[in-house]
Amino acid sequence: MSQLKIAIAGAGGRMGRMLVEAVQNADDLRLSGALGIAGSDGLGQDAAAFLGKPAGVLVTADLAEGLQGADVLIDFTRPEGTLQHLEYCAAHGIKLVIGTTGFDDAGKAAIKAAAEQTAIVFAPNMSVGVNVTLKLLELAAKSLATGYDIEIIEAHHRHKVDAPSGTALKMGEVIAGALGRDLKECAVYGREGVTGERDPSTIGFATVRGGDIIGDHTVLFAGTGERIEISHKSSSRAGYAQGSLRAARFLAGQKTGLFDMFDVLALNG
Ligand SMILES: NC(=O)C1=CN([C@@H]2O[C@H](COP(=O)(O)OP(=O)(O)OC[C@H]3O[C@@H](n4cnc5c(N)ncnc54)[C@H](OP(=O)(O)O)[C@@H]3O)[C@@H](O)[C@H]2O)C=CC1
Ligand SMILES: O=C(O)C1=N[C@H](C(=O)O)C[C@H](O)C1
Repeated sequence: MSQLKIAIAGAGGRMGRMLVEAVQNADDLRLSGALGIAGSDGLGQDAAAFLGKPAGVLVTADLAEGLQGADVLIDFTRPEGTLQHLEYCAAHGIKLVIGTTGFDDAGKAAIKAAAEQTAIVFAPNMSVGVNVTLKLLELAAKSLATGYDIEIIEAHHRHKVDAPSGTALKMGEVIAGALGRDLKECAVYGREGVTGERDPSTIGFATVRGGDIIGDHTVLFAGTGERIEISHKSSSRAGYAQGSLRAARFLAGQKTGLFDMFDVLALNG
């Protein structure tokens, strides 16, 4: 069996390490490279040293070295890092799974443009459960279109640098789309002081940061005399890693194009 060659960016990060472990445990995949940045812990060391079972791949900050021979780069870093990797991958026909969140509109446009040169899966949450939750939210929003106030509450660990989470924003986009609204026009990101009564056309966001919470998302549909809560809670990062591997395998059959986890999991339609 020929193995799909996977490079991992941010190899020493929380997700990077999960991904190194997941690739090492997958018979159909081979770790071909590992990227870090100058000053990263573990630069120059074996990417799988933390597992006590070396992979024979050293973490490097040199893109040409880290991406040598790779079929797919899996990138969970920061927007500025992902955009550098994207440019290199597009120029060299390396496919990309992008899990990084926190992109601005220009960053998202750069990803869309690069997908004309290579195949990309870009999704703020790779877990099966979250993507099924997105489908449930679409249905709930359509059924509760009037008389229900919509609030999205997310909680993550103390190290997370972007807010609201990419997943919360995606939930907002899905709900706004189902209601025929534009999230840019109806989102309210936090409240303070004398805010006035709630505008029923808005979608509110609330962010909690603390400890080692891996990722909790709840959407509240608050009506009169009842409320509905749709929640997803992650208790491990393994689901994000396994979803990323499914995305990499999906890309093996694509030449160019921008895809998301609905495409990978056949949840469209
Ligand atoms: N789509 C999904 O399913 C999920 C998405 N995420 C997203 O993935 C991203 C990473 O999360 P997490 O692993 O927790 O974060 P970490 O901070 O643990 O890891 C980030 C990694 O990227 C490296 N890095 C930082 N800046 C750059 C840069 N400019 N260029 C290249 N590499 C860089 C870091 O190096 P160093 O250690 O030296 O700082 C580190 O190795 C976040 O955007 C997060 O929201 C997270 C989980 C699931
Ligand atoms: O930073 C994280 O940890 C996570 N980030 C993603 C996001 O911003 O939605 C996905 C997941 O919630 C974990």
